[in-house]
Amino acid sequence: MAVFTSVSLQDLTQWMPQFPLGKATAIRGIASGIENSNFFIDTEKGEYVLTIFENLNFEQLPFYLKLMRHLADRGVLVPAPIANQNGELCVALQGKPAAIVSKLSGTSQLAPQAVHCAEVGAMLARMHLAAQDFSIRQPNLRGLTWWQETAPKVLEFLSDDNRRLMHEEVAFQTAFAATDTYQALQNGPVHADLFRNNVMFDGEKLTGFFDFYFAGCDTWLFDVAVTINDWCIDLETGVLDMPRVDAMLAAYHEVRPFTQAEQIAWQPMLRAAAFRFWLSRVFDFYKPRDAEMLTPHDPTHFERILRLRIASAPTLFSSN
Ligand SMILES: Nc1ncnc2c1ncn2[C@@H]1O[C@H](COP(=O)(O)OP(=O)(O)O)[C@@H](O)[C@H]1O
Ligand SMILES: N[C@@H](CCOP(=O)(O)O)C(=O)O
Repeated sequence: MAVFTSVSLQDLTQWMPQFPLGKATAIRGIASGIENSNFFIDTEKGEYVLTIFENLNFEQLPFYLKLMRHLADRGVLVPAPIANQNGELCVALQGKPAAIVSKLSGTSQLAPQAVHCAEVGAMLARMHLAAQDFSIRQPNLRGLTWWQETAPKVLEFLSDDNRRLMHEEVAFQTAFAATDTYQALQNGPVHADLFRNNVMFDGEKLTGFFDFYFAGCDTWLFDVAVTINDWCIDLETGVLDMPRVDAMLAAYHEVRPFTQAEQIAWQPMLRAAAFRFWLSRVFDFYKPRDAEMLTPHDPTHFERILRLRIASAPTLFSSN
């Protein structure tokens, strides 16, 4: 169940006239989300997705919604938020912030092959380039500062071994962030949570990235590492599947060539991307927030991936 706030067709009918979508004719709750209340709505102009935000507020939402609008306007495949007659992308419904976005066709590809990874890699590079001139800056709220603040809050729940791992990784990432190599990495708005369940496919054709509510400004390479660590692994073991890794990286590189600094930073970024989700999963597991994380994700999955990436990482690209 993931409809925390209910909306009837009558509620919707009264709310819709401010949008250029004609009459609403049907509304169906979407069961699979964990953070917001999502609905498919039928309108005279077609099918859309209505989201009622359960945690984000009116001050926080413009970054995400305007970023999606900015990307959609530049041909990146993402849901396009629909403005009301006052040009607002976010309007109160049932006393909470709400938005209507275009509906992506297809379904999530949960068993991706190299062909899917190549599609994701190319679109990710297009997204990074298209977001370069987005004017609102918001840091990745699940970045280094959050790690430094959050790790001490969960240490008490960990085994001695994992406590040491968490301490050492925060120290390693803090030191790495101060290096010239890190400072040379290209930075801008990133998705930061581009897992398999946040991308739609029609067969082998990518139809869009969605769920931008962890987006923020960070290094592009961190975004690539987050994506590789989910799309290009054996889910049981966390081991990288090299044909999928190569397909994603080559497709990305063709659109936006990787730099020498990114080559050097690749292993630290794969570690950072694993650590970010290990920490958030540990935090959500032991300190669940209200109305969220109904089924907490397994933290050991990313602990395993972090240990693997510390032990070894492939090169990012060969220079020939
Ligand atoms: N723009 C969209 N187009 C098509 N389906 C969508 C769209 N946005 C969300 N969905 C569907 O709703 C589900 C839940 O959305 P998600 O953003 O993951 O919710 P939450 O933020 O609550 O976790 C997705 O798995 C997807 O099936
Ligand atoms: N991808 C994260 C959790 C974020 O949840 P989402 O369903 O909104 O993407 C994880 O796997 O820990």
